Amino acid sequence: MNTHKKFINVEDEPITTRPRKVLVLGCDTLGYDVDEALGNAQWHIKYAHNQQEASTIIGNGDEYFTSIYILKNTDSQLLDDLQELIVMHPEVAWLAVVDPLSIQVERIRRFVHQYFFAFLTLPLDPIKTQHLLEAAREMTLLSALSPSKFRNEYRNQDMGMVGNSPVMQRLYQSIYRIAQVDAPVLITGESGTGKELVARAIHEQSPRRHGPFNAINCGALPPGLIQSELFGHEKGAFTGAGQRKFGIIESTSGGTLFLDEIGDLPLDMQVNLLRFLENHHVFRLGSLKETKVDVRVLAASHVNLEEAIKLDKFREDLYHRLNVLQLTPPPLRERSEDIEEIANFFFKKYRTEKASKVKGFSRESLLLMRQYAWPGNIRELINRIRRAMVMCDQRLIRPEDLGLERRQRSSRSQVTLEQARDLAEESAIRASLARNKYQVQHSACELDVSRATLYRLIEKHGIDRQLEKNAQ
Ligand SMILES: Nc1ncnc2c1ncn2[C@@H]1O[C@H](COP(=O)(O)OP(=O)(O)OP(=O)(O)O)[C@@H](O)[C@H]1O
Repeated sequence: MNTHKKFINVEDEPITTRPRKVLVLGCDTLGYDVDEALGNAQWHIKYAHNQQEASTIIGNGDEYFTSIYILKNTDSQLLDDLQELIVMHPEVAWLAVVDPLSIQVERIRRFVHQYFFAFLTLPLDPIKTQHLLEAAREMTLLSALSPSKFRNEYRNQDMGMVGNSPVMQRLYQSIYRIAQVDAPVLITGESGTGKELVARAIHEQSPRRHGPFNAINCGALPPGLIQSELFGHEKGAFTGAGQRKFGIIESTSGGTLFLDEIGDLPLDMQVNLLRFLENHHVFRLGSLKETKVDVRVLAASHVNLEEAIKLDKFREDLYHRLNVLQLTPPPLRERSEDIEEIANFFFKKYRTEKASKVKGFSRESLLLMRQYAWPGNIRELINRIRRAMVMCDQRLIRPEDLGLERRQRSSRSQVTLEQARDLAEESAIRASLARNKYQVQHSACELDVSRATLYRLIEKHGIDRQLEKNAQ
């Protein structure tokens, strides 16, 4: 989702001349009331038939910053869906249109109070409707004046993640918004991209942060024990069940449960999990009564669950239930601008493990790290750095310490001009040093730079004169 699109460029046009657009969502049959109420006013009305359609229209950046929701049905699933839509689009001001009876219902009253800018009752009073719409529009225009404040809310430190590239900024923003609602989330993406970290960040940013966060790898559970691990058992439920045991779902009460590798959950357990997601009750094995548990479920999979559905390995109904909201941390190769920051972060983290004379990465290492495809993503990066810190016997970590051969440079068809200059510079210095028996003064003369500059460049490229001289 590109949030930048949604901010109005206020320098282009004065606020008052912005088009008046309103998005109407909810009960179709009452749409005509809105039409009538806004009949002669200069509002461009668009209708969305469901939450998804509304989200697409808003996401398109078409400036539907003012929306009306016609609240007729008290179905709780509908309110949950609407809550998500509202939370995911804080740039939109929502007006509720309610019939006088519904507004007497406690749940509806609380909901309207919490999530709407204002409410109107049916039948609509045209003057009041236009007045409130205008006020809502002005509020959204005011918040559009300070987009940077809005964007700065999402910081990597808050998320416990490293990386500030635009894709990560968008991920942080989605995490923050998703954290505010209680629906299940499906976290997909390649292995080692940080799916578990994303789950933790959702928990930490959510109102559940003071409750427990429990993670379980569905693929690592012995099949015979899964039922009891997830749902618990009563004393004597099976041979060896010496006493009552709470399952992980119950132990996570008030918090967030992260089900990693959900695709590995056996089909019979998928049925039980679906039941839990629908009614929030658990049945301990051997128990006759259900227990209500308040847990938010986040699930992750690195296998394609849609493919697993086709192969009858994953239930489609469970997939749709889990996939209310989806997040996909990007693979490392799609955010190579973050690599230096991540590498330095982990270098500092592991340097404290033992005193080391290694001071950092050579320029060439950093260059090759940016060019490498990282099939194992951040996990692979961490492992290579840890290995390099053990193997390195120089001040700076070289490509060979990381196991990144120089030939990878040629496997990439694209090299930036800056990278090409860097490589040419390094190669000229190495050649000159070799010609001059590693005498810096002579090489500096030959290359027409000062000795101080050459020392700086030697350091920058991680050239170890002593080692290279001995190798000659
Ligand atoms: N943005 C990030 N910043 C810092 N560390 C990260 C980031 N993303 C991932 N990591 C680290 O990378 C390692 C792998 O992350 P994680 O286990 O969350 O990946 P995953 O996608 O769940 O992998 P898998 O699919 O194999 O379970 C962890 O050590 C994690 O701390």
